[in-house]
Amino acid sequence: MTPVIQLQNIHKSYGSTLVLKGIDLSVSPGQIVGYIGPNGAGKSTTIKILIGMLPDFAGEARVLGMDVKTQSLDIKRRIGYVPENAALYDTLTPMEYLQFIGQLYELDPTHIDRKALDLLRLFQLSDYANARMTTFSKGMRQKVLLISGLLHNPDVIFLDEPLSGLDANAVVLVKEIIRQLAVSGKTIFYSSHIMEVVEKISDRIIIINQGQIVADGTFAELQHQRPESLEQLFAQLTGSDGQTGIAEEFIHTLNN
Ligand SMILES: Nc1ncnc2c1ncn2[C@@H]1O[C@H](COP(=O)(O)OP(=O)(O)OP(=O)(O)O)[C@@H](O)[C@H]1O
Repeated sequence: MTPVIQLQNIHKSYGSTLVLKGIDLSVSPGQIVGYIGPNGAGKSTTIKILIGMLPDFAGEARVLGMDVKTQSLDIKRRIGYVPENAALYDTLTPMEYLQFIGQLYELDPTHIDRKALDLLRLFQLSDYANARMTTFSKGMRQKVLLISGLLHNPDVIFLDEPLSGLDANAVVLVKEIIRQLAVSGKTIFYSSHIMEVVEKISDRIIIINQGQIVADGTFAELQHQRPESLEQLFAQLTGSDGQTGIAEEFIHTLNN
């Protein structure tokens, strides 16, 4: 089966700083891949390369069999992306924003309206469908962003911290949506810092540290290698053990 996502020996620098140091990975259709790592490890950079936002990298990147460097427009039609820090045009209403995004994907305006209203209702945002988003909470904005990334029914979905700001009910809903999207054959590649969620919904977990993959497998496989929680495994593999000591030092510094 042709991999949906394929990265070969990816190197990426910002100026003279090398951020990705030889990333290799291959993802099959219908997989939910949790891509995790400490702050600054290179998660968003990897995702941005995959969606064609950062063409200046070394190595080979393919999505749906297409070359990211030369076929990025064709790829963009078939992928969805929900960024970590998105610039929502918040003087628009959700309906106006979703109409705008839908039309970029050349969807029919009537179809967009119907779909947007239905999806907003499922996220309990019906009452706000025509309100300016300037006053929206972080979670409300995140819901609109999630809808905008999925509106054109993409085959591959990239999510950077998809649960950011969501309340407990919305987290459950989004987890379930991710699961059902994968069951219907979509591929999900997401990054998150919420280990419990990663543990529960990922078919495969990839841990990246300082621009290199340090673990790759199902949660059961990773646990088999080291029978700890994902949080402990993460701390060990990424060298962030000893947080208790750091917290003590932090409090000590505050008190002095
Ligand atoms: N546009 C940029 N210019 C210069 N350096 C950048 C740029 N974007 C990211 N970096 C640097 O590249 C490194 C990797 O950043 P990246 O955003 O990919 O990390 P991340 O794993 O997504 O982190 P986080 O968990 O904090 O979101 C960091 O050191 C960051 O400072």
